[in-house]
Amino acid sequence: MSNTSKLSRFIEFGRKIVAVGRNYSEHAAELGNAVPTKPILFLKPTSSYITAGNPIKIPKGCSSLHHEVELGIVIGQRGVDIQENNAMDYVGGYILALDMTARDFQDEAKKKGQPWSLAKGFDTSCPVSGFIEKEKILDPGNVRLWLKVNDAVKQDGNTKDMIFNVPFLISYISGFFTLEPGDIILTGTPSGVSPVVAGDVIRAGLADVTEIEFKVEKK
Ligand SMILES: O=C(O)/C=C/C(=O)CC(=O)C(=O)O
Ligand SMILES: [Mg+2]
Repeated sequence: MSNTSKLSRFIEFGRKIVAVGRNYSEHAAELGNAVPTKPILFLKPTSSYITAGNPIKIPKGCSSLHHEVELGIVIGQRGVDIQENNAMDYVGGYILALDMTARDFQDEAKKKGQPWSLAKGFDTSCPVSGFIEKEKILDPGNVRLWLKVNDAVKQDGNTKDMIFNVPFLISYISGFFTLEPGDIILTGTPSGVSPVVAGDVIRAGLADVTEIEFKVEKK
């Protein structure tokens, strides 16, 4: 089996999801945060993945579930301390993903200085598209990302506005976490995050490469 067809089954590998926070200055500002001087990283469990046809379930006790549309990098080969100048060799492909966030849980955690695991890692918090072959995205540093809730546009950004670009993120992250085939890096969300409620339908797209649709339900 080719490496590409193995990577297309990244969900079955059960590898890491490393997510980057506040990587777009307008998004940092809309939540009242300073622009970071180095990447902010957190992990989402692989049990948070869902694919087309499965609903996003609002976790118990959450009254403010936010959408965050993000470009995901699928790692293609193992790497430690990867240099920025050859970081793109470690990209096996891409996905379009939602970093669903229980914003009220996150706000409470932030106040108490606690981790974001519940806010970001609950079941169904990582809806994903199918695997996108590397060749389909010529420049991950210039690709449009959009998201609609019930046909109203909420997010419409471009990865060129990332504070830390894809090669830098791969290099930085691999200095702390060994990157392995099937790992995902979620590269952060552009501005426009907003709450969704049960019955809403989220649609999102990555340039003209892929679109995803997920319904929101009560747990
Ligand atoms: O600091 C906050 O209030 C929120 C940060 C995030 O949720 C970070 C992200 O996941 C992101 O920027 O994509
Ligand atoms: Mg995010």
